[in-house]
Parts: sequence; structure tokens; C-alpha cells
Amino acid sequence: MVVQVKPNSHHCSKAMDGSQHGGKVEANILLLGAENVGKSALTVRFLTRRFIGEYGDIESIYNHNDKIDGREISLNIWDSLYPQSCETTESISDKQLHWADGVILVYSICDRSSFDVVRQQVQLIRRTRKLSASAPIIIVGNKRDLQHQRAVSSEEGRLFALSADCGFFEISAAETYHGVLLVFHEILDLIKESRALKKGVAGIKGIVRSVSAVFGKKRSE
Ligand SMILES: Nc1nc2c(ncn2[C@@H]2O[C@H](COP(=O)(O)OP(=O)(O)OP(=O)(O)O)[C@@H](O)[C@H]2O)c(=O)[nH]1
Repeated sequence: MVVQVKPNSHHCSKAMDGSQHGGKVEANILLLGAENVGKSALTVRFLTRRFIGEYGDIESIYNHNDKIDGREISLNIWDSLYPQSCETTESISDKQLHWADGVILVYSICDRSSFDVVRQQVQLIRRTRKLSASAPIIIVGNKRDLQHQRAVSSEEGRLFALSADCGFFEISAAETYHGVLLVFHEILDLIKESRALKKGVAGIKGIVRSVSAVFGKKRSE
């Protein structure tokens, strides 16, 4: 089931707190990138398996419920609009970054300036630290079907992603559903991993606290 919600509604807050309730995995995923790179195409492909060609300039948060590997998932996907009048340094709001459990940054392999936008957006995210440090970022080079117009090599995309500690995929939302599915499954897996890690760290911290409480007491007795 897919539900479309306007970004200003209550879904915009971290109502679902990105956690896991009764085995159900819930996560907020933010799609960023320059205009015309295929953010809506990726979102619609994932939600409906279809490529419809034209998407219009709509900014929306979609809620998608599904089952992956026998486990229920509930994803909120924020398909953002790149603000035309803004400087790139203001292209992501704090609200979006606080909301997100993971970010997918999209560029078009035929548009070098869209790759530059992704590079600037990664730097902005890292610098402002509004996104949780453990939240995964995946960089996606879209429009792989347009090889004859390629302006960014796969290697350049991959190397940048590696240097920025981000995941990387090259796909064609127009040609196949499979690549798009891989991107969303990967980000979900990374979100689950980072939560498990956080829980582990919290557990260890708890043990350290208990141990030091016991030894602290003994020392003062
Ligand atoms: N050839 C090709 N065209 C694509 C692909 N993905 C999207 N497009 C086309 O690129 C154009 C822009 O796609 P959108 O999904 O609207 O891009 P967007 O990033 O959401 O654009 P904004 O709404 O302006 O932010 C549309 O004409 C799509 O049909 C792709 O993989 N291959």
C-alpha cells in the first residue's frame, strides 16, 4: 500500500521514530539531488514497479508497507524538490536531515553539474552534522541507459562515494525495476545495521555503568 503525504503534515515529524515495533521495521528515507535527475522516477519505480516518464514538480512523502524476507517494513520516502532559487549550500533543510534515517543522493550520469550538486550535498551533510552520524548515505548515478550521453564515468562516481564513506549504485530507473529495488534494500539493510550497532554500544555502555557502579561502591565502602 502506498500513501502520499505532503511534507508539511504530521508525517514530517519523526512520528515513527525510525524504530522497530513488534518486529516491524520502520524507516525514513530522504531522496536528494539536483532537478531532473530522476528522484521521482526512482521513487515511483520502487513504489509501483513502473516507469511512467513524466512526474511533474511535486514534493511528497510516501508511506510504503511491504514484507521483505518475511519481515514487515514501513518506509516513509521523502521525494524532495531541488530549490531553484537557493544556493546549493541551502539546498537541504535541517528538518529533512533530522527526519531522515538514511539518504539517497541521486545524480544523472549524463549531467556533470548534477554530480557536482551531489558532491556539495554530501559535504553539506557531513559539515552541518544534522543527519545522525550513523545514518547511511547512498549515492546513485541514474540514467545508465543513456551511455552515449555519459558525462560522469562509473569509476569517478564510485571513487567519490568511497572517499565520502557512502554506498554507490549506477542504475536506470527507466530500464529496470531491479536496480532501484537493490538501492532501497541496501539502504534499509544499512539502517538496520546501524541500529543494531547503536543498541550494541548502548548495551556495552550499560554494562560499563553497572560494573563501575559496583566497583565504585566497593571502593567507597
Ligand atoms: N533515459 C532516462 N530518463 C530518465 C530516467 N529516470 C528519469 N528519467 C527522465 O528524467 C526526467 C526527470 O525525471 P524526474 O523523476 O522527474 O526527476 P526529478 O529528479 O524528480 O526532478 P525534479 O522533480 O525536477 O526534482 C523525466 O523526463 C524522466 O522521464 C532514466 O533512468 N533514464
